[in-house]
Amino acid sequence: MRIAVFAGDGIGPEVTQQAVRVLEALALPGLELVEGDVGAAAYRKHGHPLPAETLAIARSCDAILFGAVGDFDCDGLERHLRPEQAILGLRKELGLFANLRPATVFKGLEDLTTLRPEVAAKIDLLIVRELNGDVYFGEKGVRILEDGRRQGYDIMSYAEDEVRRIARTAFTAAMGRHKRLCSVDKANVLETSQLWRDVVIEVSAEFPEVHLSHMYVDNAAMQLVKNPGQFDVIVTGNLFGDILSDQASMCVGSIGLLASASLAEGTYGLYEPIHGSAPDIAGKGLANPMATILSAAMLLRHSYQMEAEASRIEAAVSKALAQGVRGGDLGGTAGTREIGDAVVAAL
Ligand SMILES: NC(=O)c1ccc[n+]([C@@H]2O[C@H](COP(=O)([O-])OP(=O)(O)OC[C@H]3O[C@@H](n4cnc5c(N)ncnc54)[C@H](O)[C@@H]3O)[C@@H](O)[C@H]2O)c1
Ligand SMILES: CC(C)[C@H](C(=O)O)[C@@H](O)C(=O)O
Ligand SMILES: [Mg+2]
Repeated sequence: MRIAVFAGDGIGPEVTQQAVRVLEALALPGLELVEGDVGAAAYRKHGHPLPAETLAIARSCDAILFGAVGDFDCDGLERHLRPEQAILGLRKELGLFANLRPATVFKGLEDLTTLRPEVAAKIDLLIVRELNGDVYFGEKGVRILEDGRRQGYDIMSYAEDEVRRIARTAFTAAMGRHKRLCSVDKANVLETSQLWRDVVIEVSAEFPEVHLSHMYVDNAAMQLVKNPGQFDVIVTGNLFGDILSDQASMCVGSIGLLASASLAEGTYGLYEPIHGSAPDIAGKGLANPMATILSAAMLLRHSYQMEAEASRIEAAVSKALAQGVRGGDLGGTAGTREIGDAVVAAL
């Protein structure tokens, strides 16, 4: 088992350290962890947020455990040197096109949500976010118009094969769950979304057992708060998925709880919390490491088919929460290390 550990910036190293402790506590056979630099930390050391050495480490491993990147001091750098390019570059270079972001309420812990507990109680959804296309990777820039005004632009596009492969991932996920798939788009305005919708409908013929529905993204944002229990699997593009997953995290309780898997074809994957480097609390030992710990569980499940070990980690997180071990993000007082201790003890 050879796993790359890219901790990154801000709270990245703090939360990753706790996830590593949990992995080590499982005494996994032949576990080898290989650290690499990413983000602002890598830029300062190597002059690039995703150095060639780091990419080589990623390629030499079976999976990546990723913390977070981002540093407001680097916001003035040319875009290709900004810390976020590390995660965008890894996703693109490694063909990590399918981002799974599950959001499930912890049984008995419905009080964690910012929704009414009876509304949140039914949340058990999976957001399948396309990760290699959309406005994220289109042509972009700032140009000068003829009349001298500056104009920023980012081209949104999806090719049909890109939609087809993420649709297949989502339909397959739905087959393993409650067989309901909601495709979220903005087809009433965007041509990119109309093609997205047409292709998702084409792919649905391959999965006759799955009930497919469509929803505009603005409505989806509203429905996630009104009645999140209606969703089983949501499939959507890169930008809409980014936004809706942060929103879903608060329906469950906190952004410090939501894990993710970014998968290529096969078993290779990158696993990271959905949150960022949280500069406002970095270095203070206040960050909730549970999202990263749960990402390590997803790593064992998807890249190593270690279902028992993955479930063991998830149960330990639930147990720690049920014991009242809660970070500041959940209104508690437990620090990063203390939460890690509690999860390790609950394994
Ligand atoms: N995948 C990634 O590496 C990733 C993801 C999102 C944002 N970012 C980057 O992170 C930086 C900060 O962005 P932001 O502030 O918009 O988003 P953020 O997710 O870092 O933080 C948003 C808010 O949530 C809180 N928060 C986040 N994670 C937490 C945790 N584990 N425990 C407790 N509280 C937590 C933060 O304190 C902050 O108040 C930016 O540079 C951004 O580009 C990186
Ligand atoms: C940091 C940023 C590039 C990233 C994204 O937009 O995908 C983040 O918000 C995420 O959710 O992983
Ligand atoms: Mg995001």
